[in-house]
Amino acid sequence: MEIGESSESPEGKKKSKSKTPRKPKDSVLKQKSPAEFFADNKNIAGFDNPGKCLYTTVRELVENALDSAESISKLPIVEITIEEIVRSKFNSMIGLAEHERVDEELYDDFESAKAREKRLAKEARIQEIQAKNANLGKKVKEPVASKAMRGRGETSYYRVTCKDNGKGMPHDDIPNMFGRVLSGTKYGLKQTRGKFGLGAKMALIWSKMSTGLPIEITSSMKGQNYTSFCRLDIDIHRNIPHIHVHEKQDKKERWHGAEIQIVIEGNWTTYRSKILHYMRQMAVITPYAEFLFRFLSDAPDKNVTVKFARRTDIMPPVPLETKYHPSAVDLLLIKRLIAETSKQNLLQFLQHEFVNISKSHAERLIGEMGPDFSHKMLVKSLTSQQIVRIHQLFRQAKFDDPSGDCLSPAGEYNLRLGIIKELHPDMVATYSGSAQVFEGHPFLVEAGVSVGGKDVKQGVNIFRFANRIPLLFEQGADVVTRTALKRINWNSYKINQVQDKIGVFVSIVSTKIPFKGTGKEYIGDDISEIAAAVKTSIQQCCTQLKSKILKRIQAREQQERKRNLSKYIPNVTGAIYDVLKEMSHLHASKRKRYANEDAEVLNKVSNHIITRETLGEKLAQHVEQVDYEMALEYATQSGVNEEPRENIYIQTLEGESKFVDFQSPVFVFRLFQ
Ligand SMILES: Nc1ncnc2c1ncn2[C@@H]1O[C@H](COP(=O)(O)OP(=O)(O)OP(=O)(O)O)[C@@H](O)[C@H]1O
Repeated sequence: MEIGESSESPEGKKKSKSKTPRKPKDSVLKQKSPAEFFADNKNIAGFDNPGKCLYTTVRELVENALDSAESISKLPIVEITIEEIVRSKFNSMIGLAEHERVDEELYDDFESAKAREKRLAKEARIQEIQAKNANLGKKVKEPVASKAMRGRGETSYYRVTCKDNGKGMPHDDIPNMFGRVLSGTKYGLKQTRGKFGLGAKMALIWSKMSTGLPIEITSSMKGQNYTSFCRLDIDIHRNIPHIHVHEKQDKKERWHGAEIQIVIEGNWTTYRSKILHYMRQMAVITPYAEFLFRFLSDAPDKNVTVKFARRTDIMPPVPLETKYHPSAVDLLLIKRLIAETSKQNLLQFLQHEFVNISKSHAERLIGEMGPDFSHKMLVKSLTSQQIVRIHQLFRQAKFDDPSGDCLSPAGEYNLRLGIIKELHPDMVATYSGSAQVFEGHPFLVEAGVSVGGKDVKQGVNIFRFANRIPLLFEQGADVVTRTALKRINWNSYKINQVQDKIGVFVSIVSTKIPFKGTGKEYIGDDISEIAAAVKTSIQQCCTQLKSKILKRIQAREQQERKRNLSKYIPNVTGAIYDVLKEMSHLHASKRKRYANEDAEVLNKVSNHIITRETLGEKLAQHVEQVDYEMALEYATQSGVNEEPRENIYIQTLEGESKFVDFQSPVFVFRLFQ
């Protein structure tokens, strides 16, 4: 009997008393490999359910492809294909004979005849209500799929292929890159999309969990006269690659890059829009890349082909590898840097392994460390206590902030291009902040805010990017969402947070993006430096927008005034003319005499020189003139003239005239010889 079980029963209790107590099964010490850990907790890496797994797999492969092409300054071309494999096709692919269902009631999607009848009646009722609502112009809700509709065949199998024109991979490194969790080439201090050395392996773990099929990698590097091919899966317990094939093949085309292929379970129906949304936003923030996205299935009407063409040839500068900032290191890291350094003495070590420590600064720091330290002492001979002293000094001393030179922001131009493409707004403003620092890591925030546009929902629509990755999940907890919704006083910028269609785009780049979790879904709101920079960037955009909005409001008010005045012209003309006509009769019949100018006007009325029409025209002219003068006054006050500009050509100063005049509605500028 199991000890764990025995303790449940009184009998067991008795027995356990008479024997040496054994540990309950739960507390037996075990170890887990990183691969096992992530297989057990795949949700923390963004692999929550089959649909999300499909989304995250696409994402991981696309981001690796972009990192790879950009690392060699190549304009990226990325082809992603998702091929649906229905269950029967999948079974024949793996050599599993098709089984007809024998006992229907065993299945989750089983529906008795009675239940079916009830469901159909309910669906018919819903359809009827919806048709009525549609006729009344009311909003029609999407029907919720019933269990029977959802059931069979919803999750399916997908072959995901991603091909790029990047750097490719060294032949011998491929197995570890794809078959050993927590191995990668992006751990250094550099702005990259990838960071954890996990994404591709998670896709493989999911494929192992859901289809049992290996991953296939084809790669070729520049200058290699062969193509590497590797088919492998992962030994989860030992966290090592399990290689099926690893060979060099003849190179058939002049291509460098990688092509990754994996077969996983997924759910296209529920994640279709997320995947397409992701691709679209990736195209927005990466306008210098070309993406070809295809979804292929046996049902041609489900197929999708979208090409996101390259819109600019200018790539942001390649991010540079940088060194640690002294304020960003901990004891462990200092020890690692000491173990890895090629520098001999402490002075060289401080000067060369960190940013913002010059030689003279290093000398002063060593002086401050105490009598046990000297410039020439061997860095590898430092004791643990001495390392603690260095660490303490790094914590207390003042260092210049790291510069943002190693970062590669998307750029205001790209952001603006993206916003215009995505939202077609009425107005847009962008802002790019200067580099700032958190925990010794430089970061930079760029923002764009737009108002209006087609197909934009009312309220605040948020678009988030981190190291040029679009973030689509966990929006509520993100620093950008919280800042935009809670810390911006939209009213003070003449923007209505509820009724206006507002677009907020924020892109953050850093050598370390403080994602919450390895799924890279959101940046928390707890880093005050980042939160403050996000707020400032959005506010800067809003300030730009405010002046545009005010101008529009004034222009609209002016037009309104003009329209109001013009509206009354016929009535006013009629009334004045009737009075004048009455007066002219009195004047003509000499019942009442008018003199001078009055008599002149009344004579003109009698002689039809002043008529209802001429009066109307004069009034209209006057309104026009007042409007023009007010516009001029406004333009002079605001100092901005948005009238279409005209080219002015300067005449040669020959002959009689010794000057030339530039005429404008508000000034004349005379240029003398
Ligand atoms: N398409 C590719 N081209 C070149 N190298 C690649 C490609 N895909 C993956 N790699 C290499 O494999 C390594 C592991 O990739 P993986 O997706 O597991 O992690 P990562 O990209 O480093 O980090 P993250 O888990 O944050 O995405 C990468 O660091 C990279 O060196």
